Amino acid sequence: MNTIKADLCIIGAGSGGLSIAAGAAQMGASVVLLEADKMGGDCLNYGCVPSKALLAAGKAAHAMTQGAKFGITPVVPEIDFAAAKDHVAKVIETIAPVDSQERFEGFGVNVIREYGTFVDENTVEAGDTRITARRFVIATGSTAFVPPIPGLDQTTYFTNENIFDLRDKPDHLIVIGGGPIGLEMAQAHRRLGCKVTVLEGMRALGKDDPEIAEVALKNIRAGGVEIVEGAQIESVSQSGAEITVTDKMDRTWTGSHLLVAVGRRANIGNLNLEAAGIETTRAGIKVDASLKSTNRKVYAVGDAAGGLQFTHKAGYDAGIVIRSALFGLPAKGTDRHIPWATYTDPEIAQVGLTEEQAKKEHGAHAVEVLRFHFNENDRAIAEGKTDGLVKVMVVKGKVLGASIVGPQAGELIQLWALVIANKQKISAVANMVAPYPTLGEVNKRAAGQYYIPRLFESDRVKTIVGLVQKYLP
Ligand SMILES: Cc1cc2nc3c(=O)[nH]c(=O)nc-3n(C[C@H](O)[C@H](O)[C@H](O)COP(=O)(O)OP(=O)(O)OC[C@H]3O[C@@H](n4cnc5c(N)ncnc54)[C@H](O)[C@@H]3O)c2cc1C
Ligand SMILES: NC(=O)c1ccc[n+]([C@@H]2O[C@H](COP(=O)([O-])OP(=O)(O)OC[C@H]3O[C@@H](n4cnc5c(N)ncnc54)[C@H](O)[C@@H]3O)[C@@H](O)[C@H]2O)c1
Repeated sequence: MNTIKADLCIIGAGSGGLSIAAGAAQMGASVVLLEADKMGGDCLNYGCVPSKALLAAGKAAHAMTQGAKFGITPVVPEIDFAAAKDHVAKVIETIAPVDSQERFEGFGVNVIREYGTFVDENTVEAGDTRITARRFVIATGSTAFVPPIPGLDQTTYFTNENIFDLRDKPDHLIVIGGGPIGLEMAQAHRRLGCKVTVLEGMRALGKDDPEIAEVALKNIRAGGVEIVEGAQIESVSQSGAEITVTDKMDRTWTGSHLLVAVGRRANIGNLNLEAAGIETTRAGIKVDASLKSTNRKVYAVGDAAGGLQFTHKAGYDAGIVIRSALFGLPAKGTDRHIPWATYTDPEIAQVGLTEEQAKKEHGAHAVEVLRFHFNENDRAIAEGKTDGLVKVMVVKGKVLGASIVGPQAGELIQLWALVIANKQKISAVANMVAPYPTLGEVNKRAAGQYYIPRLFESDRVKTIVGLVQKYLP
């Protein structure tokens, strides 16, 4: 057995682990990085990157059907499903060098391609190597949750880990779960020529503001995806090439392929956490605001820490750990300014509190909800993409949250992420000048709604203006 001593040992080379490893090694710490599977983790290999690449292929196919309103004859695209998957593989291949073992070794990181397990409070074992370190980071991510639905174990099904490898176009893809994975995959497959049915036990896009989600769902349905809400799936069976799914009301759906997308579970089961005195919650490793576990030398980040499950959240966590573990400085994180986006067409994006959360926290009367619709935005009209709206939740001029559905919502939310991260007021956005004609004007116009009743519907303002005009030379 080899033994290594390091300043920092990171378990998992995904979004969180890689960010910490790159930062720590380049700032002079000795770093060991353990990875049991592919460098880059879920995001690069089975998550964000392939899903966005497949959505892009679907978008290209869809664009060919949308020319009529521009005077261009629409065509039914001929789709080579396997070639679309080649595109997905190519995108991964192009990005992979950034996350590669070679690049990290170039930073001076000792990369070990083995599964890490705790032996005691200060030691992790990986293959035939024992690592003792000043600090450890659990960055082991999450895996698709496969629920114990009767019959599922005797049925061929896909998760995000193998759906991107499928090269034969499904005739009819059934998706269990109407969250971001389910709906991104549903729209991409529909646009690539598959029949698609999404079966959601509760409300589709249930983590998003219902008014916002509804706009996206209407458009996804209009594109031919069948979305059934309130369909809690209770059994699955397969007969030859036919897969039948049954819900609690005994309704059945039959398709050719099945994707299970009902949420994710933190990868913490085989880390031997008890040996290191690390406690867990239902969601993942139990951490405080500085991401320290119950073993104060061990941090947990990203999906393994059980909070928001996004790549940029794992990256944000990395910054907290670097500050705390490398510089010994106090560092605390918060989710309040972490945005997220779902890359359906139209996109959905959120930062801070939703309308419901804001009203619950601050009282319904205290919260002003500013709205602006894309059908009043000149650029959106020119592009023929007018479905969508911005909602901004404000209390006494303070921006608490923003929700957007519409074209490029993931880009547009960034202004509100900046405002909330820097605790700026709505006036900061109202004062900004946006170039005309841009989609970004929706944000400024939403901010402007704050001043409409105060300026245009106020008797006091009218009186003042009247007086000034009377005496103004
Ligand atoms: C289909 C899909 C689409 C997504 N799209 C987006 C998106 O568009 N935007 C976004 O922000 N997020 C998206 N996500 C979420 C995002 O992928 C995750 O939040 C992110 O990857 C979490 O990063 P992480 O570092 O916590 O874990 P990961 O990136 O999963 O990395 C964990 C790594 O640890 C390794 N590992 C696990 N256990 C051990 C062990 N004991 N020893 C050694 N190695 C181990 C794993 O092999 C893995 O490589 C998507 C997820 C999915 C599934
Ligand atoms: N664009 C992005 O940033 C992006 C994209 C994909 C995934 N992700 C991340 O991955 C996480 C997981 O995504 P997800 O969509 O798998 O999970 P999710 O928890 O968001 O959605 C799963 C859905 O499945 C439903 N469900 C559960 N059991 C069911 C059953 N038996 N029958 C029918 N429906 C059932 C739930 O009600 C829920 O709506 C997301 O929360 C997000 O953090 C992010």
